Amino acid sequence: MEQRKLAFIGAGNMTRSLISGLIQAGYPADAIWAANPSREKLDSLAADFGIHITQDNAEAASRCEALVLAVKPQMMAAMLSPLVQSLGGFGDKLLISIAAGISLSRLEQMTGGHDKLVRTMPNTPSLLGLGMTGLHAKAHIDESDRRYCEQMMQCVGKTLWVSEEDGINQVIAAAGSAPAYFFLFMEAMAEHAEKQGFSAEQARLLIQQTALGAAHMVEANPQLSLAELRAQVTSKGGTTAEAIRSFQEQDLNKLVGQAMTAAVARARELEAQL
Ligand SMILES: NC(=O)C1=CN([C@@H]2O[C@H](COP(=O)(O)OP(=O)(O)OC[C@H]3O[C@@H](n4cnc5c(N)ncnc54)[C@H](O)[C@@H]3O)[C@@H](O)[C@H]2O)C=CC1
Ligand SMILES: O=C(O)[C@@H]1CCC=N1
Repeated sequence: MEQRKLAFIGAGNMTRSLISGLIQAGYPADAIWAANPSREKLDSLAADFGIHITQDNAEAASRCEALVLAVKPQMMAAMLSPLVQSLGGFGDKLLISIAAGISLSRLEQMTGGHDKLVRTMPNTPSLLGLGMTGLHAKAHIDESDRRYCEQMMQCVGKTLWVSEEDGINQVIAAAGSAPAYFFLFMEAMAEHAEKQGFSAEQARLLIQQTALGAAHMVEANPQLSLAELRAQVTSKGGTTAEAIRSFQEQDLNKLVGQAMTAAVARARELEAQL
């Protein structure tokens, strides 16, 4: 892929995930910068990946052609305002936001009218090259900028463009926030398995290997629906049927739907507030 000089502004969890995936995919460390106010996270990024680091956002930004805006949504305005001032505008730089809850029009305001912007929504499995990223850009963003963002995110997993900006909020519910849903489910299973006498280590092994196997089964069998895969495990009159009946009695689908709706509502609420 094209290897533009790429700066991450904000060096937290998501930046680490993305940089790790990029380096594993062969993106040159020398082309990557990370900026953060505190030193500790930067030092560990430099030690682990050999990238350039700085505590000065303007230094990283001025050296790079593409910037990933990777601070918490609530910090975005406070981060961008001094950066716009010190650079005197972003010129021809491509700005890639990974933030939940900040619309392109708000970003345009926060960047003093810069409109070379792409909104993305990755997730933390990017750390392992197993990420899922949604992307959205307005019509004026040209093909080479779209391709660059897509290829960058494909270095760390799979991608999906959404045509409407609100689609990013739906991606948050289905992918950005979703690793946490699976972790929560695994936590609940582990807790119960431990209560039944397994050690924490044994419970984790049972659950992690099963989750991994289930995800691989889905990937390896595109011809089968999720319901068909479930049916293959569910013998008539057997044990799985009883577990599934118990979940369905509690209306698991409704619970999941409510949780995903709550994630979208929060994203929209942030978009209205920030
Ligand atoms: N954690 C996740 O699973 C995902 C997070 N995101 C988005 O990624 C963004 C970052 O999230 P995380 O990495 O989880 O947060 P984080 O809190 O781990 O990292 C944010 C970093 O920004 C730094 N920072 C704060 N103010 C700054 C400033 N003025 N200039 C430069 N750096 C500054 C903080 O010191 C911190 O290291 C958020 O906008 C979030 O919505 C998107 C997808 C998934
Ligand atoms: O919880 C959040 O707001 C961020 C966005 C998606 C995952 N983490």
